[in-house]
Amino acid sequence: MDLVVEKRFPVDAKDYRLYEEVGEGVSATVYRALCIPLNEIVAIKVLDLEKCNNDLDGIRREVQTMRVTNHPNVLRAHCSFTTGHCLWVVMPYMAGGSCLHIMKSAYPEGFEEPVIATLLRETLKALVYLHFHGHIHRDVKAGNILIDSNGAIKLADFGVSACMFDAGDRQRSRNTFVGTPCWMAPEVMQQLHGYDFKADIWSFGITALELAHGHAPFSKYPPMKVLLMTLQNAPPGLDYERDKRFSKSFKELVTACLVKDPKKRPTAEKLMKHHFFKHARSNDFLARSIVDNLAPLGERFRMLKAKEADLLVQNKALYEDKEQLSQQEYIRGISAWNFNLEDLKSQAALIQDYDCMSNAEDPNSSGKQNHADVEVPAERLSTESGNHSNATTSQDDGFNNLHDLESSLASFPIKPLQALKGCFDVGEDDEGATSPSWKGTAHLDTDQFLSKGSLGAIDQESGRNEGENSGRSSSLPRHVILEHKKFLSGSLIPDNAFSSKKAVGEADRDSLQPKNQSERNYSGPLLYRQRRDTNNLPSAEDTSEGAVVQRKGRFKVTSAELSPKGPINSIFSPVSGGSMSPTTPNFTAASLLPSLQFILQQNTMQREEIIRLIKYAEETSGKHAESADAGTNDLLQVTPASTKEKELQSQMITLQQRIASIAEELQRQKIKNAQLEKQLHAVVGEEGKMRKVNEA
Ligand SMILES: Nc1ncnc2c1ncn2[C@@H]1O[C@H](COP(=O)(O)OP(=O)(O)OP(=O)(O)O)[C@@H](O)[C@H]1O
Repeated sequence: MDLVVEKRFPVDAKDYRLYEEVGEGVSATVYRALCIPLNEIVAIKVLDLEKCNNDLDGIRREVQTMRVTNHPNVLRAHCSFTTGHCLWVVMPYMAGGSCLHIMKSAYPEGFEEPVIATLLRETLKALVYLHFHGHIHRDVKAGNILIDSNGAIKLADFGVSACMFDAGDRQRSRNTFVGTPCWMAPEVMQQLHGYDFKADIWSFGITALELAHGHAPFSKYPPMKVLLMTLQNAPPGLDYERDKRFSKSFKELVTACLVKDPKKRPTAEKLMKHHFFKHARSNDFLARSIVDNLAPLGERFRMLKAKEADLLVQNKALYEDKEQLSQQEYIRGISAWNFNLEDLKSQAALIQDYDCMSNAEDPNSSGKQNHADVEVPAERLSTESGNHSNATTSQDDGFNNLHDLESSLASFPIKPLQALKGCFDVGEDDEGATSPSWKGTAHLDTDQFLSKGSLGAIDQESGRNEGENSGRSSSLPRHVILEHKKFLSGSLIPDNAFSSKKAVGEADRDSLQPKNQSERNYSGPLLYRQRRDTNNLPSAEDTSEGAVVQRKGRFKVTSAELSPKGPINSIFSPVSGGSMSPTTPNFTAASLLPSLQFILQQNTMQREEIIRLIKYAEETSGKHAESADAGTNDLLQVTPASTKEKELQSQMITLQQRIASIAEELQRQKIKNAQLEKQLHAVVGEEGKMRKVNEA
């Protein structure tokens, strides 16, 4: 009988010799290394636990997943251990690196179809396996598809992105929303009805486009814009004209994956049978076509880094250009974009400026994709017809024109930004209340961490910990993520979506939150990005003088286009607590009228807000009661009921206070409105009299 003896990789750093750096992610650096006792080349992912902004649970989960999976297309860790304050994850060395790196160094325009078909088929095998075992990968993209010198493909990286889908508590404890927006399914962005393994199918479709073009759709845009584009536009796809070189079956595959309604996307298993995969070839073919003539991975990685550094120098003057930053991060393959709440708010306020700035054509403009040759499922045409007008008007930059943006902002809480509340719904006050797991363990020595987080046990016995993890891990009860996150985070909507802080400029933000800056600890480029962002957004003066010209309810909208200068600003000053002076020298009835109309409109919007808040408060209390009654609710399995109840109560109180203050404000507005109307009548009367006198 043949016994397959599994190699035992040592769990001591001195048994390894680190060579050159071959990869860098948001949370880790990856080295080629030698396992001395086994005389085997490996890759070691080194995570500095002290610097790492991930919570330790997330890391633990990644390691666990990597240890327990067992499939030729899924990257499996040999072992992991801590050394000093670092966690080392030892894995097979994938000499080709990631598909993204290969494209960046040798195939900037993307791969040929047979290569794509082979890469996708192998990746899909990994997804079939993961989904079958109840895992959702959540970060499928070319940067996580690794290839070895024999052309074997492995899907990697179970780390950072998993954090964001975890139990509500942990997500709420951070002021960031972590993920990779270009690949992110709309339902994941919205988080309205939960999401499931179909989110991976969307990312798979985006990855297909990435492999075909050398970059993902919308990759040049900043995260906020990507989110809006994904939600507003029709799904991206292969274009009839531009993508002539690709077969109809490829186009169909992409179209099938990129359906906004996750229910209508095929499962990984079903997709596996797609006739497109008839174009797929062997691993050997992959090795010959895309790996064999490449420079060694370390060298390529160095060149890529140098290129990035050059870009930074060349574009120094454009540091503030977030598109540039996105592009740079994209080039590096960074996946864990930092969706900092304040950044997003600022971006939302500045989004028109982006639009004016960027007329660059997006080749993936969604409007193009429904060309005759691309078979669009009927349901897609109908369910997404609403998007199509947007998409077609925005072919140039793949985004809606100013008017569309305007209307999005006008209905701020109702349109896409509302849909993005899942991203925003992380209370600022939660920031201090850092995740218990992180706060509690960040400064423990790593042994303590290990004993708490069971990593040590994972080193020894790979499978045993799966059960331990099941309550909180990304390893889900088959294919389902419950909606509790929506519930948990939703309660913060008013804070984030309705707060006048929405209008806080970057400079204000800095002065408001000096401590936040220091608390943030994003490794490498993200930290850098934070700093640059902070430096480069407009000053408070920029936004208060001229730029911030219109308020939507309690929001400011920054656009010179939107509001006539003069009276509106003076009229609005009371809204922000200033004094209203209807007796200004230039005061005329004609100048007052638009302002009054605006106030009326504003009142209406505020009324709507209040109604929505009340509804929301009712819903929250309803769910609260339900949760308490249910007892066995999954939400409550994750955290003790009492904590949840307290949280909900405090959220309710916040909501009530907010409602009260909005109601007060509404009342104030009404009174002012009445006064203004009176004054208007008086002025009109005066003018009439004057005219008569003059005529006489
Ligand atoms: N086993 C491996 N062999 C060769 N290269 C690897 C290996 N694992 C990772 N890499 C390279 O290192 C890069 C970063 O690794 P990884 O994605 O695991 O880090 P991360 O911090 O989780 O990154 P991110 O979340 O930004 O994708 C990968 O994109 C890949 O190019």
